[in-house]
Amino acid sequence: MSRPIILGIVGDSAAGKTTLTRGIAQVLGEENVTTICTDDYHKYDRTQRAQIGITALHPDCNHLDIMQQHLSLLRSGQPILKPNYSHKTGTFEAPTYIKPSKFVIVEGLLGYSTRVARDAYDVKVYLAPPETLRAQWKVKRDTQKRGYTEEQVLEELQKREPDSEAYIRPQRSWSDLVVSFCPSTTDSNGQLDVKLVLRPTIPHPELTRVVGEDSPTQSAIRLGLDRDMGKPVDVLEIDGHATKDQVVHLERFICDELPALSNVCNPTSDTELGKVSGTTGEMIQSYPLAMTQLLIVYHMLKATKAI
Ligand SMILES: Nc1ncnc2c1ncn2[C@@H]1O[C@H](COP(=O)(O)OP(=O)(O)OP(=O)(O)O)[C@@H](O)[C@H]1O
Ligand SMILES: O=C(CO)[C@H](O)[C@H](O)COP(=O)(O)O
Repeated sequence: MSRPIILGIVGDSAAGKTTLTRGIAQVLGEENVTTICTDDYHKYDRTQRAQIGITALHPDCNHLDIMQQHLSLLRSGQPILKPNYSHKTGTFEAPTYIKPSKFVIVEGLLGYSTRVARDAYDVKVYLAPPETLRAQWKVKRDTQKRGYTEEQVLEELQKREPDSEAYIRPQRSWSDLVVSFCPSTTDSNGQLDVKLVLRPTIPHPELTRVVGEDSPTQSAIRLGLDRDMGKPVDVLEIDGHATKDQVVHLERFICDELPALSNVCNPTSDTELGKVSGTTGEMIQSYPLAMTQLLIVYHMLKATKAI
């Protein structure tokens, strides 16, 4: 039996990991995907964390040894007995027996923090929205879904900042793809832009053939060269106001490179690409999201050919 393909989605709290995970699972077909959230590997419940004075972002607040063991087991196709942390109650519940499907998406705060964990992934994504947007998303989500007041969330964000800097943000350097959704600077009807940093750690589609490295700065889809954390990278930017024609052109090119993608991005079929419900229930639909999902799914399907 061939092993599952493992996608990592790492980023700070409310960076959009669960939302992106849901969207990709929808595109690949829920029946083909096992999703794991590494919040389940917290060592202490909400009350204990407050008593000890430790944040959920600190490595010592998480069973990273068990997390990495489980990732290795999943990668070799074996089942795990996963702990369960409830965000509703802030306590632990009974563990769940999990057998990996064809694809496994592992999302969470500290997924790239150990070498053994990093070795388990086929594709590593890091989510990095601007901090102001993340704070807005966290306030909304934690007040609607996790029983916090706005003041508590803002205070918690301040308390967490040193751990975010020390333990979360450095993990960006291990990712193959950095995804930053951000508010548009142009009139885009409220749609977010996306900036995708493509590291040469995995082979990306030859986008220069379709976008061109010297794309004019005013075009809605741009490709350029840059440095990220000191290393050279390609950067693909898609504005929220990109038109369907512009996006379909890029989609077709990526799909032609990998025939396995034909079901995912056939522009005439009713594709799931670019649609997802956020963790607070709102419908999110955009071309920048569609292209982000398509690139990630491209890498996951490509990885199936390599095993
Ligand atoms: N691409 C997006 N476009 C618009 N809104 C988004 C997007 N991603 C996330 N959000 C908003 O941010 C909120 C938080 O996102 P989400 O729950 O996915 O974050 P998370 O990284 O999984 O958080 P945590 O690690 O704390 O569980 C969502 O409820 C949604 O409102
Ligand atoms: O940073 C987080 C990732 O989701 C959470 O705050 C952490 O998991 C603790 O959860 P809760 O605040 O629900 O007790």
